[in-house]
Amino acid sequence: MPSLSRYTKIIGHRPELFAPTRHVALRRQNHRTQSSYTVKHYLTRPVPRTVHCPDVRVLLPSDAQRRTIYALATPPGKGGVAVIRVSGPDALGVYSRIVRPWRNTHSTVTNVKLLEGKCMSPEPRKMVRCAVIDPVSGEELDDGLAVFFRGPQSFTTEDVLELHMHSGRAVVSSVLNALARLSQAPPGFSSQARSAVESETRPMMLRPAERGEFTRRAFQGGRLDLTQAEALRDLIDADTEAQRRLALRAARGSTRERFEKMRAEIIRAMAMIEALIDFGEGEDIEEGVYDRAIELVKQLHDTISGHLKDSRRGEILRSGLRLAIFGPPNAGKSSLLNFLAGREAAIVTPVPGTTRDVLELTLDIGGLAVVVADTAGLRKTDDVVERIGVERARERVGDSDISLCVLSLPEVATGAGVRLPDQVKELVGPSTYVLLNKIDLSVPEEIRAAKNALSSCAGLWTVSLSTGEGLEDFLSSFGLLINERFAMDGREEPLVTNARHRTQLEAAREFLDAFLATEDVVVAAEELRYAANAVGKVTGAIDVEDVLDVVFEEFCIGK
Ligand SMILES: Nc1nc2c(ncn2[C@@H]2O[C@H](COP(=O)(O)OP(=O)(O)OP(=O)(O)O)[C@@H](O)[C@H]2O)c(=O)[nH]1
Ligand SMILES: [Mg+2]
Repeated sequence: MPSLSRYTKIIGHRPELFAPTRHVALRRQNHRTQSSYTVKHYLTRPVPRTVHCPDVRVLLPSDAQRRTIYALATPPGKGGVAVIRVSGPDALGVYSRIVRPWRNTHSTVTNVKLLEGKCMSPEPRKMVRCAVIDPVSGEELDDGLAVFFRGPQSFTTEDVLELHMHSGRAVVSSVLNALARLSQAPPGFSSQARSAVESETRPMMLRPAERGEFTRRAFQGGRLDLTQAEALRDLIDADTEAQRRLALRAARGSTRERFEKMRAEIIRAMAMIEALIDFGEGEDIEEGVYDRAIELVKQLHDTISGHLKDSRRGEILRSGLRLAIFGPPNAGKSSLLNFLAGREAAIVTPVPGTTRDVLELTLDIGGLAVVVADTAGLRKTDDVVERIGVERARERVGDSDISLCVLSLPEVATGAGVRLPDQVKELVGPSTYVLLNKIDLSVPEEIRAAKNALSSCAGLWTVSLSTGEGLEDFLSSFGLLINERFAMDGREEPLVTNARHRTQLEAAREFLDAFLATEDVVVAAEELRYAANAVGKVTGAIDVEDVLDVVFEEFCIGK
């Protein structure tokens, strides 16, 4: 049984650390007299559902936060449709100032003064055909569609207006200029004026949106947690099926639920320890509470360790599997990269030592994003530049998730087996895949003997990058192998999909380690509080201001 002796000492020295513990002390005062109050009350208390970013919701927003924002939400350039998004308290005002009903007959009308005064009052979520006009001159800028979302039933949880226009540079810039003009006071406007007409023309609190600001507002409004915001960004960036599936599930909240469950469990263990501090075992509390908390924390520790050990599967699925192609010079490494890329991405010549630097391409192999690196041929050399290339090649093999060794069969075949150059041999291990190339220059006996000699490798293929022999088989079975190892078909989806999640989970595990190591019940409660905070930072449930900029700066403007 850990001692309670240091409790008063510690709290006396560092009261700021123990705000919740002081809260426990208050509870103690309140409940001391109720003998029936046991740890069950703590454990059966509903664990509060996570409120996202409570600080932001409690604080009054500053002017900069409150302003209505606008941006082009689709890629700039010529196209069918461009969507301009407006979000904030003035979105409805913008609607009434620049959206007018569209009339079939006004195709020849360039100045829609005709429509003046006939501003529309929008039915939320109903898309309407409209004309967009310049708020000062009344000139029609384009015709298209408009849809208004009344907050909080919108993506950002604020009032949102979407204008679907023709996507041309002039159209988009004229509408964006019109929006900019809404924030300027018209000539002769008096800030004292109170008449209906003047309030119609009052300047609005309108400004262009920053990167990811719409999503940031959705987060601040509680519509999304941070894992969902990150997943939306990943969905936009997804190039492969595996990336799309992973991002879509996270965007729907599956990652959030799993982290929240983990945090709720830590809080449950913390409640047991706090109850112990409050009452002391053997007084008002049933026996074995501390042991139960330890058991719970051990389980959590195992769960977190399991997620952290997951061979970086989530990060690999999200940002691509790192594959290094290595081998002796002239083996056909760059020819392989070009085959995988389907184009002449790397220089190929018969001169050994052609590739000097690491050349990287992201490719879709078997539905997985694979960052393929072609490297310099490994050999001893006096050439300074080539030596640096060889060093980089070695480092790249060490940094990669998987490596593929390309060998020229005629070069390595000995008749009875293979002989690998020392520089290559030291990088070939049981997890290395091997591609025996140039079989067009070898006899079948040589091929058979080489295959036998290398049969213990993770995967072995014999091909000719010149004639194409064996390449189809290599591509399909290599795709299958990496899918089996890294994709999520039929397996639990990986929880840790980026470095931010990993850092916080590692921190949480360290606090759980510290909990399991301490003899002091007060320190134990604190360690659990820190662990819960670390997990809470992943979803943004607590104290996230410091991470918001990092998360949202990777977004594009308009998202
Ligand atoms: N006959 C034959 N020649 C091949 C084959 N694959 C590649 N080559 C030739 O081998 C030479 C070297 O190919 P590369 O792809 O540049 O080899 P590498 O491993 O990148 O060489 P370094 O960059 O020097 O390390 C080129 O002339 C290729 O055309 C093959 O399957 N059969
Ligand atoms: Mg090369």
